[in-house]
Amino acid sequence: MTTTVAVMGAGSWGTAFGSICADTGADVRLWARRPEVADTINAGLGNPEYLPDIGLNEALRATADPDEALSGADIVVLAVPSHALVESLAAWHALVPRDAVAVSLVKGIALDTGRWASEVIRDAWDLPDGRAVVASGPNLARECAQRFPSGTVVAGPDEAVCARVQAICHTPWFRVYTNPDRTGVEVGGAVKNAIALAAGMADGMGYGENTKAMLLTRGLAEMTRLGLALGGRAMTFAGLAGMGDLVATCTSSQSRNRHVGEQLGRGRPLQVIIDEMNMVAEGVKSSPAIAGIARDHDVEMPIVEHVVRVLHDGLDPQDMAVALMGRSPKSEFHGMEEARG
Ligand SMILES: NC(=O)C1=CN([C@@H]2O[C@H](COP(=O)(O)OP(=O)(O)OC[C@H]3O[C@@H](n4cnc5c(N)ncnc54)[C@H](O)[C@@H]3O)[C@@H](O)[C@H]2O)C=CC1
Ligand SMILES: O=C(CO)COP(=O)(O)O
Repeated sequence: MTTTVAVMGAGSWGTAFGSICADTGADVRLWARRPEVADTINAGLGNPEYLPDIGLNEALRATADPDEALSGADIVVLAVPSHALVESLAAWHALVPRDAVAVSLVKGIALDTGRWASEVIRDAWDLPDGRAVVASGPNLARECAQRFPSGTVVAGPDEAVCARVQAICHTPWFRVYTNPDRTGVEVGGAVKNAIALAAGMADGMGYGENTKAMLLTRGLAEMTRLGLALGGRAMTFAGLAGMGDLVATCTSSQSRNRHVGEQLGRGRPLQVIIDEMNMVAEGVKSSPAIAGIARDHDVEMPIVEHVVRVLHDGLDPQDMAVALMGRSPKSEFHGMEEARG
């Protein structure tokens, strides 16, 4: 039987993910906030604002009517930015079919709640825990839409539900792995954005590959410490949603977070950089929330803390580099064993 999938959000990743699901033969309805975006997709012209010059699966149907998108959906995919999650969930609650599975593509924390997207979705829609799933990995939207070989992780506590979600997005060019560690996968997706901001700053200041590699690896240590403290599994952070996404995001010219960091590293003001973009850089708003959760759990995250100070307290990225390099010498596994405990 054909699975009906509602993808709520027609930005770059929602559109690309919807097209991937259509590639598996699922019946996909993509909800776009603006009717003209839906009309353009339905006319076979793709989504030029977010994915210029990319042909989408022609079976993908778009609509600006949330009721039309959600009606009869077996699986509902959330692809709005984290700052719009809470209000969107409330607006759509009454339209969501009772047995639907929810899949979060959100790589951030639902703002004003300080909570991970999957928990917010589960509670807002009164779902059993197992029916709130996340999908996360090194998935730069444009490359996925181009059908370049890529992989992701579908994570949730109910293996059968994860397998159902895997079945609607696993294709010959998009490999989907399941993982029971939803917390770890969600921590990975959010923390890598903060680290990508730092990696971008290093690029903007003209530093080299050693600096990038150190930031990425010590960023992985911060991600792992936080993830372990919250009950995640160490192996998740060595996987696609951890190290994999760090590599893609910290090194790609397509990453919005790395881009914002690079511009900051060149000395440009944050608001000017954001005003030039038509897409979200999730790390800008979620880094302070991540730092707050880390403090609440006594987890040290010096890179994330300094990123927050550059973003929101006017710290100069050059001074961030000096401060991070000037920290006292440590063991490489500092804080890991405590976090596990
Ligand atoms: N673009 C990428 O390569 C990837 C993005 N993600 C994550 O997916 C999520 C969505 O990101 P993108 O699709 O990239 O975002 P985007 O910036 O490309 O598009 C956001 C979409 O949400 C809509 N939107 C914005 N504000 C809204 C509001 N207040 N209410 C309802 N809709 C609103 C926009 O109209 C647009 O359709 C983010 O959490 C991001 O971190 C995850 C993997 C890859
Ligand atoms: O999540 C992503 C790649 O996996 C996209 O990263 P950006 O949001 O920084 O563009």
